[in-house]
Amino acid sequence: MNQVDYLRISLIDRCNFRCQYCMPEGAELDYILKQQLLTDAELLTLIQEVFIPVGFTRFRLTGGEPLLRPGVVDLVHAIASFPQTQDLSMTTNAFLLASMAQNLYDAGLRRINISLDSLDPDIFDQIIGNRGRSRWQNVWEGIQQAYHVGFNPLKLNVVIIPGVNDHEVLDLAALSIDKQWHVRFIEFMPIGNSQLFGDRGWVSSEQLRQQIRERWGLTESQVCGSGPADVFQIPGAKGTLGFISQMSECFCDRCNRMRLSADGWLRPCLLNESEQLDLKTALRAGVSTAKLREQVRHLLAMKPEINFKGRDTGTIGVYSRTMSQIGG
Ligand SMILES: Nc1nc2c(ncn2[C@@H]2O[C@H](COP(=O)(O)OP(=O)(O)OP(=O)(O)O)[C@@H](O)[C@H]2O)c(=O)[nH]1
Ligand SMILES: C[S@@+](CC[C@H](N)C(=O)[O-])C[C@H]1O[C@@H](n2cnc3c(N)ncnc32)[C@H](O)[C@@H]1O
Ligand code: SF4
Ligand code: SF4
Repeated sequence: MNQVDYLRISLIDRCNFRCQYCMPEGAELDYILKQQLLTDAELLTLIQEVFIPVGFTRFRLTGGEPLLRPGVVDLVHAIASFPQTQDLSMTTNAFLLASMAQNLYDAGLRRINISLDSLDPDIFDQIIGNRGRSRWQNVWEGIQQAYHVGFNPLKLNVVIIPGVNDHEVLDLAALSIDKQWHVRFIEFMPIGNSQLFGDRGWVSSEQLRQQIRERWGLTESQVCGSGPADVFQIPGAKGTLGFISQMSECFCDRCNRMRLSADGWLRPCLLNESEQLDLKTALRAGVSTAKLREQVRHLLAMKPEINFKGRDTGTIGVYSRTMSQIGG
């Protein structure tokens, strides 16, 4: 059985972007009320007294947009300071990163994954739901600053949407050649905007690899990480290319993670909504952390049964929460 030691923590469900595939403009989302968010103290208590004792050592801060969380630098510092923390990372859209990168690094964050779906500012703005002013330049500066500060590995996440950014696959892959940037292609999943998914469909990692192979060749490779990416490299490139193939391949048998939502629900599987645990309500009701540890241990024991099993049908379900709400 896989060791489950990787917790993806959603710090906030809100976002300053409206990516078409995640939380499209106009989508009715029930945001978590401020009083329902786990406070910093509650989150740190859960990490220290529940998650670390049951074996979690790798933590990723995500959202929504984690840089919108007030006090995020202090939270990073606190989590990085736990002696048991072996890996602390963040997934961000980088819009606010340029001015925060150094502080985050100084607080103990060492690696960061940044979403970048296009190198064309107009297409980028179309994907992220431009509200009047272009955002691409801020994101690009955030990436450059993160690189300059020393985040390593620095990964760039791309979701390819047919007819929108699929003509940029080679340009995006080429970012890995001259710099130690690790570009990852994520297969579009029907969570967040099933209409767009229905209209556009998705491109398989193997199709992308074939394009890249024909242009430069492709060899297997490796990069430090806790996630499900299959890693390759353009021969001679400084960085790597990762493929996260949740639609075309099954990586559930090597699943090593659970997710904690910003309002304190522990979710054992991204694609199966059963057996979630409301840790915040329990904590606020005075349930002891010893009892919560017991409950989480029980969930860990059950996780192989909970892990998603619907791949063979080629479909996944309909979900009540989007990636931004779950901690994608
Ligand atoms: N189906 C599924 N997709 C996942 C899972 N974990 C990550 N993904 C997909 O991979 C995307 C990128 O994940 P990241 O936030 O960059 O984290 P990661 O790939 O775990 O990061 P590393 O530790 O750097 O390997 C997510 O947004 C999801 O689309 C998972 O457990 N199940
Ligand atoms: C939900 S976002 C949260 C962190 C941050 N806001 C960001 O965009 O990096 C995390 C990742 O989820 C991915 N994602 C969101 N919706 C998706 C979908 N429907 N299919 C595949 N990936 C998705 C995004 O591309 C992003 O890399
Ligand atoms: S993918 Fe990230 S940046 Fe885009 S809307 Fe979702 S949470 Fe926001
Ligand atoms: S779908 Fe569920 S079981 Fe599969 S990798 Fe993601 S979280 Fe793990």
